[in-house]
Amino acid sequence: MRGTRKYQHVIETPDPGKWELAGYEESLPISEKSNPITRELDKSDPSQLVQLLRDCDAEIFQEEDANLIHYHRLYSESVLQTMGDIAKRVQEVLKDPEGGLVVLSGCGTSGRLALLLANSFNLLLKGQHRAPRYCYIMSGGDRSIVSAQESPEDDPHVGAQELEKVCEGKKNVVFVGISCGLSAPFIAGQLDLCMRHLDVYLPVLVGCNPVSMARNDPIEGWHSSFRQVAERLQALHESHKGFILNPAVGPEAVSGSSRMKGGSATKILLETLLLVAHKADSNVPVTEKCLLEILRTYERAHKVTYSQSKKIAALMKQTATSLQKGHLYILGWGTLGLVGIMAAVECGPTFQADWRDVRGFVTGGYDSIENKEGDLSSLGPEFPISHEDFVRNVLPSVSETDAVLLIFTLDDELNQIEKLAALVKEKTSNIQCISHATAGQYLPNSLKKTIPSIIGMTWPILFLEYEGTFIQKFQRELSTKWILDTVTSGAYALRGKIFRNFMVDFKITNSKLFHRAASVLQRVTGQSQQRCTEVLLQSIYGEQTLSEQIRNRTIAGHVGAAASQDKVLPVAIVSLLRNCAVQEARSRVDSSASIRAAIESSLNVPGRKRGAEEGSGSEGRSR
Ligand SMILES: C[C@](O)(c1cnc(-c2ccc(S(=O)(=O)c3ccc(N)nc3)s2)c(Cl)c1)C(F)(F)F
Ligand SMILES: O=P(O)(O)OC[C@@H](O)[C@@H](O)[C@H](O)[C@@H](O)CO
Repeated sequence: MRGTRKYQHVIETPDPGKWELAGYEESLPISEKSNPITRELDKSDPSQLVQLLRDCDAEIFQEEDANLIHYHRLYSESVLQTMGDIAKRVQEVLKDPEGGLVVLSGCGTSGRLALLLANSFNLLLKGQHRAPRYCYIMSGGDRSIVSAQESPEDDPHVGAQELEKVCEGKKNVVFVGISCGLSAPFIAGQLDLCMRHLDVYLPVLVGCNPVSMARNDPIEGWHSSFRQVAERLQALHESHKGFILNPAVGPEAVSGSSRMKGGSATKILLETLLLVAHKADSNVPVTEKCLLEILRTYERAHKVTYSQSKKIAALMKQTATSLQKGHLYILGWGTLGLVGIMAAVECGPTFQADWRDVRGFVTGGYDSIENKEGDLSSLGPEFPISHEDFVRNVLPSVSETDAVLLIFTLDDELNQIEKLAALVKEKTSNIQCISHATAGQYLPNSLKKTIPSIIGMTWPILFLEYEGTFIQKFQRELSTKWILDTVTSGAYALRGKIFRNFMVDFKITNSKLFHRAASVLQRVTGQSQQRCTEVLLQSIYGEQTLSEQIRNRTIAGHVGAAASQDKVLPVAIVSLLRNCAVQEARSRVDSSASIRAAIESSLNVPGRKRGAEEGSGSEGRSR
């Protein structure tokens, strides 16, 4: 197809049976690879799903394996060294009487984590009676906290403008751009700005791919690819004028879903180095031992969290049932409420969930998340996020088909929790909770009676002075994130939204998702990249014959057309597998029990060319 050159983002489709041999997977960015552990994610039952997701999360802490293709990992010497170097520069900003600034920026999940981290460390400073020194930027603005805005990530100009706005008049800024895939144009624009003003900015890139796998397709309307920006930054590393903190953590359990391991690794990396910067601030030198001590507490958190695997599987099963006809409401106390909101919001772009399907609420609403733009409740029906909003607007219509999950610690107002639990129980018996206790704290019997199923985590007391309380807070947040990522991803897998370990039903709302859709098509159908792109466009435009005008549109143009369509990828998969028109494919998808069922039934169509990648399909359980 003419003009397909612009789609040359990844290699051609290997010949049948050659996917593994051709090194196809090796050439893919780690953040986009399919994880062998979850190859049969879509055939797993709840307890198997928890084990698979647990093992994928454990890869975050895996040491560098010298005799394999090795990329540096979380505990690698080079990563620890870079964390220490950045911590020292943050410490200088904290000491700067002129008022230095640490800016954390990201898109999607990475932006929400920027907000969470900025709040955490401003709170730490407040506890020391010091002025706030952290601020965050998220693509799409604060509305992205509650309503996923995936397209703003494609604009490098807006990224740079937002950074200039936040840093007006500042002379000493550590800028931390978070892009797990080393791929967001919004972040590339910000890093480029920093590198043009190194007298003011220290640019730091945080992600989970080696620079050699940074995204390299052209950023439309801009002068560089993300990889070119990353390579310029890499050149500054030696002179400590810029840093790249990018340990490999292994592919995501659900291919490309960087909210999961990418988000968890981001939180671990930045909380560890910023905590050490603050300790150094009180004259404790930055040492590798200090970094390791804190990193090990996150590894322990993985153990404590997944010791509850049986109950996590039960919560996943209940969630999948509730999502058939009802909703899941997540009510969290303190920052665990923000973690709940993040998990709820991410179901939209990941599984094309409706905003009503999974919703998060937090005690105190916008006051407690201290976002820049204040109370957003008036922006739309999905924006009210306080417990009062839940009781007033949602609870009256809660029924037995809905599930409610409370998330709190034993330092929260237990009588308030009990009261809310009692109100919920009048509407549905499907109420569960995740509770976090410190060794020696116990749930009151009255609460245990009110809430039958409790996932109770008990955390060892940490004797790390002041920041010890922050490590407790960080562990509980990460533990809650792991459980929610596992429960939501598992529930949607059980509902047939995942095929093998690929998301197969996401809205194509930015250029990365366009490339992901094209890649999933290649992988599932074994057809050529050219053929896959052709059918993807037919599905986006709903036409079998594509005009020259359509063919020559930019990817941004195709994304614009796709944003208003649903099921574009499933329809393209069925059309390719059955070699039928997209209209016929759409009616088949619409009449199937699930997306996965529509794909499975198309795999066995007689006389079709098969790639080695495709299972015979017969062993698959139909869902
Ligand atoms: C794993 C898989 O092969 C696959 C999925 N997604 C992709 C991609 C998704 C998004 C891209 S991309 O936006 O071009 C990109 C994104 C990040 C990055 N570092 N480099 C490139 S490639 C690829 Cl290359 C393979 C499969 F099977 F899903 F198709
Ligand atoms: O951090 P990255 O790789 O730049 O990705 C930024 C966003 O695309 C990403 O967070 C997306 O919103 C999530 O749905 C991924 O699971």
